[in-house]
Amino acid sequence: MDILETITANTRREVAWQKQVLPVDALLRLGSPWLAEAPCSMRRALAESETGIIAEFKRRSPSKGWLHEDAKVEAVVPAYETGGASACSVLTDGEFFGGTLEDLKQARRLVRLPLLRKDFVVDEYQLYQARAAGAAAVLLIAAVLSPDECRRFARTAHELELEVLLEVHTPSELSRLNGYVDMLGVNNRDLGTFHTDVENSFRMADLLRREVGGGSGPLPVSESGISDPETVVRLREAGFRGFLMGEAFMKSGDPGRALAEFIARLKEARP
Ligand SMILES: O=C(O)c1ccccc1NCC(=O)[C@H](O)[C@H](O)COP(=O)(O)O
Repeated sequence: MDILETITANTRREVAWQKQVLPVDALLRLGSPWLAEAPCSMRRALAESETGIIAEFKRRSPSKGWLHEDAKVEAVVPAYETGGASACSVLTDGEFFGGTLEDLKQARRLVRLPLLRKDFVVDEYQLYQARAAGAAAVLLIAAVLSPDECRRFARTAHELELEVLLEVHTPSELSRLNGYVDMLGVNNRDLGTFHTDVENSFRMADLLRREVGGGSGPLPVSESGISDPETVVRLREAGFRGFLMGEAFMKSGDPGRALAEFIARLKEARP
């Protein structure tokens, strides 16, 4: 079993248990305050931003271990917002990333930024959880879903007023694209081997232009392994409009300040 299979097997076990404890109708009956209003659009926030940084809240990762074991949402996420992030990604997987759904709920209480529920979605139940916790968007990972699941989950996400970020790593995974995808993420990290190389986004850029075109198609996002503003400038020139960054900020003692400094350098680096 590679790490992705290990993570998704664990997620399936956890979701099966969560569904027993709190079935969807009970989850909805609980009446989350965020169900009453449509979330803001993460796609639009990225499209309209000059910088497009999606700053991630992640305490640990399978590839690097603990990045920031005692990181608190209240110390990091509001600082991401004031530092100029366009959106925030919150890892909600506990076992491998040290996150919780409560982290997402707390982030929603504290900021107006569009929030991405970053997890390993293998069951539509997780979409309901995401919506009730205040997410604006969910991640679907092509490598763990069939084309039919990608379409079905993305359609349900839209019914719940959630946007969809579909993550691919290889050209063949573009077969998972469907009309419900709002943002198309190219992951620079191979989730089987952890090998991370931002050149993967550049290699995929031409293909993306052909597959999704510009304008109203899914918004291109580059994910993982981004650590310097010059790379963001080059990625933007290649057509990307969102840049998902976690480790570069979270390994710092003060992730909010690291993000603010990064954005200041990015503004200086722009042509
Ligand atoms: O980060 C990992 O080690 C990882 C391992 C296996 C599956 C997913 C993983 N990461 C999730 C992510 O997509 C990243 O947290 C995100 O793209 C940010 O990447 P980075 O800037 O390199 O922290």
